[in-house]
Amino acid sequence: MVNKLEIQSKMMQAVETVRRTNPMAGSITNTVTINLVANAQLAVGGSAAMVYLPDEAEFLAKAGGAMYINVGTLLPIYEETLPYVAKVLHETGKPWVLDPVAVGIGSLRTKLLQQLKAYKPTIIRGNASEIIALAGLWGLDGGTDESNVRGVDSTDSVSEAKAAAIALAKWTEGAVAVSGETDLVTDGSMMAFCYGGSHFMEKITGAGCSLGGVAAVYATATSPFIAALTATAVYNVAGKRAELKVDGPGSFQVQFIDELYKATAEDIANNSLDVEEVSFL
Ligand SMILES: Nc1ncnc2c1ncn2[C@@H]1O[C@H](COP(=O)(O)OP(=O)(O)OP(=O)(O)O)[C@@H](O)[C@H]1O
Ligand SMILES: Cc1ncsc1CCO
Ligand SMILES: [Mg+2]
Repeated sequence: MVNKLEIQSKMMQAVETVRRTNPMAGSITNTVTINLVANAQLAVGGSAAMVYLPDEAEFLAKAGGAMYINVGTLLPIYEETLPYVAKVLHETGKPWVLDPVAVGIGSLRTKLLQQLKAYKPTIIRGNASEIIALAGLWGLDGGTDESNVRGVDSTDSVSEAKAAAIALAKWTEGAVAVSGETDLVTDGSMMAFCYGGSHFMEKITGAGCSLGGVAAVYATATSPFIAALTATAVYNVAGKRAELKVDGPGSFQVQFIDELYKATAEDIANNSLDVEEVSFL
């Protein structure tokens, strides 16, 4: 049985714990949106640190409460860093978030994402095309080998990624968040649909990347499902509010950070949300 009130109460607790404790979630993330990721993490009450090197990543994995790994702009050193730190995270039971940006392009990206399967990311956050393609790469239900990934933007709808999201969540025993106009978050047994946001979020780069970074901040304080849901909800609240105050994507990004900062635990938990049980056919 889904208990929405209990879910909302856990979301509020997560928001408040993060604001009170300023937890650190280190990141290995792409060079395009690295600044937005850090600023979004700070705006919700977390602490950010970005690294590239294996020993520094290991340090952050151990020192922080969670970690964010985004494969957007791969560098040669990542061939060493990513599997190394993912193993540390897995073995120490630290939550970590994977954003499989542009999965399917290039041989290093494919090899690394294949290796990461064994280290079971606590939260997988991607757009619909990336979630479908990652399930395909990992040989799970709902995935496809004929990937529609053509770059970093989605060409599939969120509802088309439902089966892939459930299969990935069951594999990791964590949560999967699929972003789009309506967001979907699942832990394999519950499925949440989260509404709000703004069309401007498709016109700035890094709304998804920074959402992953914020999910890592919340993962320091709560379960993978609640962390993914809380991050998704604060993005929907802040996006909706920022859109009302601006008339273009540049000012939207600035206003969006302000609205992330201003959203209260109640605002976030009361954002439009439907939760249902995953039905087993
Ligand atoms: N059309 C839309 N309407 C409302 N919200 C949206 C829309 N498109 C995306 N969003 C919101 O933007 C955020 C990021 O989702 P998106 O699917 O754009 O990620 P992404 O494609 O991985 O982005 P990036 O790779 O640029 O970081 C989510 O919070 C999502 O709810
Ligand atoms: C535009 C872009 N290119 C590689 S990563 C990235 C950020 C959005 O995913
Ligand atoms: Mg993305």
